[in-house]
Amino acid sequence: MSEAEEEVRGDRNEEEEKKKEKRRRSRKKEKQEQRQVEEEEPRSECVLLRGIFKLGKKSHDVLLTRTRLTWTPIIPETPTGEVCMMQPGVLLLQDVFAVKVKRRRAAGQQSGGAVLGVALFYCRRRGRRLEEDTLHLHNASAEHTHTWYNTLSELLAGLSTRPRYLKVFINPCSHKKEAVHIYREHVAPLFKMADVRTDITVTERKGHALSVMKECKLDEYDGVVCVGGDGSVAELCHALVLRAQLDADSPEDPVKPVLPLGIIPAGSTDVVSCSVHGVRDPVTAALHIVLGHLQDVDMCSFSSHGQLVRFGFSAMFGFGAQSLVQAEKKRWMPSSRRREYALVKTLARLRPEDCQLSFLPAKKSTRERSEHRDQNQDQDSVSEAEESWTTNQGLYLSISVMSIPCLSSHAPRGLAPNTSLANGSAELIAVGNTSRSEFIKHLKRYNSSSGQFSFSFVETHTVSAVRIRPRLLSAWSEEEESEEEQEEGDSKTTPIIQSEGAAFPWNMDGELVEIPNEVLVRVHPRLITLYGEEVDEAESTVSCSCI
Ligand SMILES: Nc1ncnc2c1ncn2[C@@H]1O[C@H](COP(=O)(O)OP(=O)(O)OP(=O)(O)O)[C@@H](O)[C@H]1O
Repeated sequence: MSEAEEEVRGDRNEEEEKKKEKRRRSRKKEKQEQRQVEEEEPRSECVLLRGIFKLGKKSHDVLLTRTRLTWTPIIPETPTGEVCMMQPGVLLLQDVFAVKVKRRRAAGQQSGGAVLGVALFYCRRRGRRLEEDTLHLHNASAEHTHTWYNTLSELLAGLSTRPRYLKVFINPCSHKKEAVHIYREHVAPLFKMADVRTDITVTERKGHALSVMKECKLDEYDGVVCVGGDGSVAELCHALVLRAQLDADSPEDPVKPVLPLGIIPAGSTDVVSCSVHGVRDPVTAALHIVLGHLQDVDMCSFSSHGQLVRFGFSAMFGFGAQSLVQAEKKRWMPSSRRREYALVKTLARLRPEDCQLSFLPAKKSTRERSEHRDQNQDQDSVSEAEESWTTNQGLYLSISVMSIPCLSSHAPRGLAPNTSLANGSAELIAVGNTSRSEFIKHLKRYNSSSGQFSFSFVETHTVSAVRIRPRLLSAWSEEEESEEEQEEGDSKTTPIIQSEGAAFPWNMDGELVEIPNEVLVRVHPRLITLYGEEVDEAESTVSCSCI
């Protein structure tokens, strides 16, 4: 077997191991959650209310405990003595986001009306999607209905992670300029139903959300919501951490924000939303918010020579940044065409960057260590040993560092499938110099199932810090400038960091950032809390046909 083949096989094994580990962890989490529900059941099993309601046309015996509502059909005896089997039903209160009294009202009647019973609005899972549904419990007794309504309302109010008042930012310019419409159509009705109050800011410019977040009184809110694309999400995540730092008077170290962030996807790719919801769906996102599903998420700080550039989830250097430069020049194009144009153009001009790449391998987290302890003591003591920086110098086509899997409909398993939302580390993917055709093969595999890292020119590492020191800055910028002069002059590119001299482009969470010097990426475990949950794979709805 050749050295290259051995290397590929080694990479494959490592990748398989990481996948197995991820699946094992997710199974363990599911089991733990199941056990938790089962353990909680006996404590809360005592029946708070019992009554008769009609569900559909049939009478049911309905029981309410602290955690669930169960109903069993009441079957009248038949003259023949035949027993008719009917299924009982159960609804967990953790899935219910609103309860209302149902009344009969004439058209145009605003209040009053005869009581019909209670309606429970709950969330149903269809794959990764969350959908709204209603359970109608009919009983015409006003007293009976109000007793049930009051008890159910009290139980729902006791679910502590659910927000009551949210600060909402809407970027009206995101993607197809549909964010306001998406919010009004799909999100506001759910918030209203769940009695969640909102304070809305429709942003007027880049940086508007950041300046509001720096000034506003945050303690009255239970969470912040962003309606927009990845750029808006990145701005708000950055703003939340900066604000927490300011409040804690901690200029050096990042501080975990108290408020969670909810993301209503309204962009073209929405990788952060996809990574915590598994789908790009405003209803799923809104239901995660009203039900208070909280997920801690690792973040990175990106800095250059001790100067913070921003906090975020992903940074790409080389191909990922160069294609964003191309895409930003054609902002007027529909997003799928723009993405394909940028890919093709960047591939046509494919060139490696000469740089020094250093990384600090991630230590195993305490949790992982305790999981492994029984299995392999020796391996454990090795992983506890002090880790140190590894440095390589060479030509790279692309370098990416991602603290979340970056799922999207284009890459359902994610751009960084070997990391997870809260494992305390990031995935470094460094693609060395190779031919265009080999590089295209590597890219294509993101769209299919796997194997994108099974190439001798691709290396992946689980890291806690990365330093990228580009070389030959002047050569790159001169070449780029002459190319710029040939462009049609339709660029709307406005990098958020502008330097007087030449600089390298970076793609940081889908935003173009120019940095003249080295960049240091540091992972900050569980720095932010998002509304959502860990998902393995995103729904795939599109495929790229251009490569
Ligand atoms: N009113 C506004 N006008 C122009 N830019 C805005 C406005 N409000 C916010 N922004 C900025 O627009 C940038 C891009 O926003 P966003 O990511 O939501 O849209 P997008 O780029 O169209 O989406 P995607 O990144 O998914 O293609 C963000 O940096 C945000 O700060």
